[in-house]
Amino acid sequence: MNTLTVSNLKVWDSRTGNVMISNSSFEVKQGSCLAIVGESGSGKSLTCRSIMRLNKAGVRQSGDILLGEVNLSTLSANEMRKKRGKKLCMIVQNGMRAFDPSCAVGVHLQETLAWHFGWSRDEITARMRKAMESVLLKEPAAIMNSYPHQLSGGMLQRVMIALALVLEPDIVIADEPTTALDTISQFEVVEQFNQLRGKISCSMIFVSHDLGIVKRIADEVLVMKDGNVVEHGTTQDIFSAARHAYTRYLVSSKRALTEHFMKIMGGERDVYH
Ligand SMILES: Nc1ncnc2c1ncn2[C@@H]1O[C@H](COP(=O)(O)OP(=O)(O)OP(=O)(O)O)[C@@H](O)[C@H]1O
Repeated sequence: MNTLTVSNLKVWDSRTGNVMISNSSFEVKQGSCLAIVGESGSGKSLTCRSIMRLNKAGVRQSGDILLGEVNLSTLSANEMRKKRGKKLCMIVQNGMRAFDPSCAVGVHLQETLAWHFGWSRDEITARMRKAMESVLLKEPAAIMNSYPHQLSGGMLQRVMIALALVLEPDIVIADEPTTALDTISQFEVVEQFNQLRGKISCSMIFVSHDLGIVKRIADEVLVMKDGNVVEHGTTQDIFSAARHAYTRYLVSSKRALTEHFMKIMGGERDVYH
């Protein structure tokens, strides 16, 4: 069964007529993680924002986006707002952008959870504390009292993962969530994403340009180029028997970089390989 089914997604700029995604169709199976890969500008982020219906002004979309049996494309703005967070949750590259810089992180968490569930302040604090501890964030109370700029990128991503643990959405859409982090934080945050899936049995879309991370986290891979899906297969097939020349190019580039790294570092291996 599919958690998400995207059919004939088209995204264009209504001011210029420029089509950024021409006709994309794919599905995400229940409990499965689909990685979206492709070069810069291939349409990965637009795909994520279109599923969330959070495209910027002037950007239009058409096509069907089924979450279970609900067609998100036909919901009113208000109905869609209720789905965001509770049913589908997005985690972005820069944690600083996800939070309001003018208030403490806890205020944002309180507002979000009170709006979706109507829980009391104490209940939200208790649930968030438990979730934060489970993603190995020490001193949850101090974190909730901190402003976003006082926390590291890795900590902010963990706070988002902790929030997702409490929200228990059907699908988590993570758009390059580890790109702005150092290698050690990347490793730890990817681990937390893997555990999130296990704990709440959600499906996941994970956008990354790092094929090492994709190999560790994804069950299936969607390859995009110039706004088109050029290949979709299991992670194993994509890495060992890609059919499309562009996918083979991506995989061989990664292999060449790894070999180069090993040559210059005298046999040291990157943590992901
Ligand atoms: N708000 C917008 N208005 C007009 N064009 C846009 C807008 N957002 C994105 N685009 C264009 O759509 C194309 C796809 O952009 P998108 O951000 O989805 O790429 P991406 O694959 O996520 O790239 P990256 O890896 O660099 O984040 C690009 O050509 C981009 O310039």
